[in-house]
Amino acid sequence: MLKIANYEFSSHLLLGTGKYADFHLQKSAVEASETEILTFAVRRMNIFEASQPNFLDMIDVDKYTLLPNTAGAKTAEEAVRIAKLAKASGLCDMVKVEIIGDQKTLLPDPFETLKACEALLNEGFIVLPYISDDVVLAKRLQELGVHAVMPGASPIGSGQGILNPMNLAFIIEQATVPVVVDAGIGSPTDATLAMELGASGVLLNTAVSDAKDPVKMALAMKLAVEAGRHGFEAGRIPKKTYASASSPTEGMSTVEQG
Ligand SMILES: CC(=O)[C@@H](O)[C@H](O)COP(=O)(O)O
Repeated sequence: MLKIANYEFSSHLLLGTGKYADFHLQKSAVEASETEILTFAVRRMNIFEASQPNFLDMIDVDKYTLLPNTAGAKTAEEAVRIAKLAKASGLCDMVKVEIIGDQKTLLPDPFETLKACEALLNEGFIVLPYISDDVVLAKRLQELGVHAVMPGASPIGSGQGILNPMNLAFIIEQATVPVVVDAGIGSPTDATLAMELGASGVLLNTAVSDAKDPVKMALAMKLAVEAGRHGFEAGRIPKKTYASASSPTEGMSTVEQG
């Protein structure tokens, strides 16, 4: 169970809604993933343009929690404005704060993110900030009262997977709110590793939307996230330097030769 503020989800996989070749393919991929949370860029979706094509028209929106994100914002002020717009349209009181600080790497701006989170919390939003894998920032945001933290595995759309598992492990270790690994996931292995590290969820987009077969990849990601979660809950064995036999020979009778 993934619990964020007063929301509860059976699936630990969150999907982005950008970059799909067409809406029909996207619908099938979303269904195969069995996700319950879809995030979308308020500025990129035509939610306020009834005449424009909109993916949300294709799906049964009641089956999903729609998580607006502030992609496109470069300042706290812009992010707050976008979040308020989304809330006013009656979509969701939860918001993924995404404020990009560098256009080449698409890495988030920690200062503007902190500022926006403070303002949005004061406005009563459920706040999920997208951040770099920065342990101290994750702590500061937690202290501020955010409802989840979303550290990146690697730059958005890079598919490089988890570049610094140690930082993610540190964030998870000291977390008092859910940690959702967001961005840079390239393969099911990456998603499994994030969950095995103890993440509460994984958010991804490109790995599915740009896969050769997005529907099959969506299914693979669902299974990968589930496998990682089970592995985490089961508790992996510690790594040892030396071998220890899987079939101990102690007490075994020896078979004489000849
Ligand atoms: C859709 C969304 O919110 C993205 O900003 C997110 O970070 C996904 O990143 P990937 O495309 O690398 O999975």
